[in-house]
Amino acid sequence: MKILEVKDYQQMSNKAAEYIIEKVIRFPSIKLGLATGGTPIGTYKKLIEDHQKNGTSYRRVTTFNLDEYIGLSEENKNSYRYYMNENLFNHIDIEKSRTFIPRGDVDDIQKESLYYEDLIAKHSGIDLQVLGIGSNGHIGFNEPGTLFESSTHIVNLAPSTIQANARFFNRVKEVPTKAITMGIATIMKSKEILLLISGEEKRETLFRLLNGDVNIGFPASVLKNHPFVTIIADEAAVKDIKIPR
Ligand SMILES: N[C@@H]1[C@@H](O)[C@H](O)[C@@H](COP(=O)(O)O)O[C@@H]1O
Repeated sequence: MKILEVKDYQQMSNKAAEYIIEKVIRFPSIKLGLATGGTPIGTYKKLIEDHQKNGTSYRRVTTFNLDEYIGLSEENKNSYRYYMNENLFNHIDIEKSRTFIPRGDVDDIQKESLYYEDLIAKHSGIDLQVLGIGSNGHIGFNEPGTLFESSTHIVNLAPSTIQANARFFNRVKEVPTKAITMGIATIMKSKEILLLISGEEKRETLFRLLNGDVNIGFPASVLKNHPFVTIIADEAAVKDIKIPR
């Protein structure tokens, strides 16, 4: 894992956006894996700014999002589809028909899981997967204990994840308790991974990632087995952590 240390959230967002833009320019038909949550919002903002200023085009780009809440329709303001449209897709020239997010509002979620996994495979996989990380080390919605062999599947969200995500909802009771997520094996099949970590509250998470061993109790630890992972972390997250070189 390569670690790039930057000053703050803004610098992390700039660096991540530069990283993605450079790939999109070099490979206009790139398949990007995208994440939601608070962390990548600044990165998406920078992508939009660059698109408006420099005209970087996403016309041929395909995207796959990591996850979606079960029970929320695409029109629901808390769905990850709504988030992606609002924070990125509506402001760049991407073809909406090439932006894929698992559906959380279909009757047969099991079927949707198989369909989504198959869809990614049919597109010959993800070239660059952007990731955030939950405080308990979850990636996508793969909570501690998830098997490393898992493909797209349905999960029960950990109480700490529900609490952490409650800030996006009116009340904690409104946060769905289940989600559909790419599995750990799905994520690991991406050719390259860009992990973004910002803020003091993620410091212990980053410490565990860098210094702990690889085990299913801390899902992100699996990334140590991937040959091309770049972490962009800000000072608040990195502070006082000895980075193993
Ligand atoms: N499913 C998402 C993850 O994809 C995200 O990386 C993580 C961290 O979120 P944040 O960036 O808001 O800290 O939690 C959410 O639950």
